Amino acid sequence: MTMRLRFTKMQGAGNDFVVLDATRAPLDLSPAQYRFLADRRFGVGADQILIVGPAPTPDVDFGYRIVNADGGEVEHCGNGARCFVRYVQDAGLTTKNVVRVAVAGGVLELRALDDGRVTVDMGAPIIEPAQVPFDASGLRARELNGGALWTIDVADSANERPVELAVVSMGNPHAVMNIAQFDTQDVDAAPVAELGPKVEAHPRFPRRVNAGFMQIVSPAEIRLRVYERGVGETLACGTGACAAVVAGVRLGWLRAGAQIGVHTRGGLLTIEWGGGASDPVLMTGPATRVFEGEIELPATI
Ligand SMILES: N[C@@H](CCC[C@H](N)C(=O)O)C(=O)O
Repeated sequence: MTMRLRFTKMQGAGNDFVVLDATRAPLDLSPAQYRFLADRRFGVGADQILIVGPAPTPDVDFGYRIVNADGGEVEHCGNGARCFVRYVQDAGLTTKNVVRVAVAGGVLELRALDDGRVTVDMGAPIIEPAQVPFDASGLRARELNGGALWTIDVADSANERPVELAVVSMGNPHAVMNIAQFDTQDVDAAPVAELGPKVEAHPRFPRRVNAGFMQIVSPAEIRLRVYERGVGETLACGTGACAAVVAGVRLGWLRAGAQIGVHTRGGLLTIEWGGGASDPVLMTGPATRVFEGEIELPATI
């Protein structure tokens, strides 16, 4: 037995999404059905599935849920947030240019710009390790310009190797590594495939983690690759870009208040953070509809 499902395929800086409309009728698919949709051979193909729904409370315009390609529901998605606002505009679900939306990780305010890009107010970052969550018990941080770097042991083929990282939550958990520690100045040469899955599943991160590899180019420019929790390496990660800028500013590598250019393999994101504990992180980037379609989805998997 199959069910027919309409969808819209979107991408933001190459991070791609299947967007589903649940504003008129509830849609509750199983993790296996989400995995099927995300599958690049048997389904549509996507890093995440976005499920757009009605406003859960009067102070927002919509709610939307985010499911990773592995079928697990998560709190936040920066590139997805930008695609969400383009989707509700293109589908005629709103005429507003500033939209408030509830996600599992909080409330976001999104502004659609005239040039086609979208700015998202991602709210203030969380840097308290236990709230990321990161288990820092028995570890001592290396303090740098007021920021903290933690060293964890990551299992290599035969040995354990120390990896130094900053921990940040943008509503979802991130570990940010400066690639200079891997004896390279080029993010293309960073050990993302080898270390990404090990950091993602490291026992010190009880909810697993998105693992970011950052190359500092200048105080206002970085290059970034992210091995995403529940997906693998993606062409861009919006919350990962925000977390990298927060970590870079706190550690004195990047300039507070500047428009930081974050070059990902899928395009450019611009991130701004004032550096204060309650300052919101602002992210600006592209959001594009790729195509619309209908898929026969197995009804019971
Ligand atoms: N691609 C996203 C992040 C999606 C969720 C992430 N994989 C997680 O598990 O937290 C982004 O653009 O932020």
